[in-house]
Amino acid sequence: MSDTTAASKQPYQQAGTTDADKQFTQGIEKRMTRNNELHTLTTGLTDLDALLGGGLQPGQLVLVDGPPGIGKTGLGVGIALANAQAGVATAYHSLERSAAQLGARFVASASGVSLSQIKSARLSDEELSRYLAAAEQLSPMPMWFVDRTRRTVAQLTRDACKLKRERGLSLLVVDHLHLIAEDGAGLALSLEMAISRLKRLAVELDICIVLMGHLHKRPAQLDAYSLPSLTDLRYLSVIEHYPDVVLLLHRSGYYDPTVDQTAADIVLAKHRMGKTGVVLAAWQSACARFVDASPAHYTSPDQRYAESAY
Ligand SMILES: Nc1ncnc2c1ncn2[C@@H]1O[C@H](COP(=O)(O)OP(=O)(O)OP(=O)(O)O)[C@@H](O)[C@H]1O
Repeated sequence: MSDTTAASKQPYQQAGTTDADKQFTQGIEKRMTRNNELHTLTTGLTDLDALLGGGLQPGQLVLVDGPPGIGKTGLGVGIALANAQAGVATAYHSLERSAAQLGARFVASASGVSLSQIKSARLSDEELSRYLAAAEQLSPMPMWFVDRTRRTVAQLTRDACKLKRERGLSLLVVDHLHLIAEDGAGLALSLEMAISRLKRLAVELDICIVLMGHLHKRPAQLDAYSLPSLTDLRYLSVIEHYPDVVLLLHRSGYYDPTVDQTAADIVLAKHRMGKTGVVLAAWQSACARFVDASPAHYTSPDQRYAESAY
């Protein structure tokens, strides 16, 4: 039966025929590459991309959570950089840093030159040439820094729509959630509204939005060897519904100065389209970036997972 007038009056529809189904199928088709593989956006980390089934996808809202100074910006900069290097139109919206401060983070991340040396302008000849090469590489990339004075989701939305229309935006990093202001709402409601609106924006523009936050209520008894879990975020009901991917950052060295400061765990705590789990990464504090873990990280005692559900 193909009487659409009658069908539209029905409270139910044949599966596969709703507008949402068609949009979903068209979305998948648009994302297939010539080799019939799903087009994905890299996180810049090999193991994390593998656990994500290839990487992040357009239409997804990705929440990156962790305490102050754990490396959320480091991961966000790494994701933005890896995609812009691959020609993906990327915008980085930092609500706390100026374009110059952000530029220094990008150059440090791209070059591996230490942030404090960049700040003090005390670089060896070799570091200077790495720094200049990275800075030169950055300028032609399809990457835009968004003005930090734009603080509401409505402003973010207008900027993202303009970048989508004019530059074909595919990836937006928003750093960070707590600095988004929603007039007339308390903190929890403001966070919930921002998360739900950003998810809608990701779907409507068919872009991936990576959102940094510090929502975790870490129980006091947890220590350097206990991995964070989604349970500690569940006080915000939107976490169940809106983010497609939740990444929780953990570094034992953040809590305990006597342990390996380079070992990092990235917990893929929620993944609507697939598996969850934990990947190891290496944290390079001098340039504040995550890179793929080295073999030594895999062979170190695995006590980090002792109390974990993953
Ligand atoms: N400009 C800088 N100079 C030197 N070290 C820095 C600089 N920026 C960051 N770091 C180092 O990198 C670490 C991680 O910083 P990052 O900004 O990535 O963390 P974050 O989780 O985003 O923090 P926040 O929630 O406070 O924004 C910091 O603890 C600090 O040690």
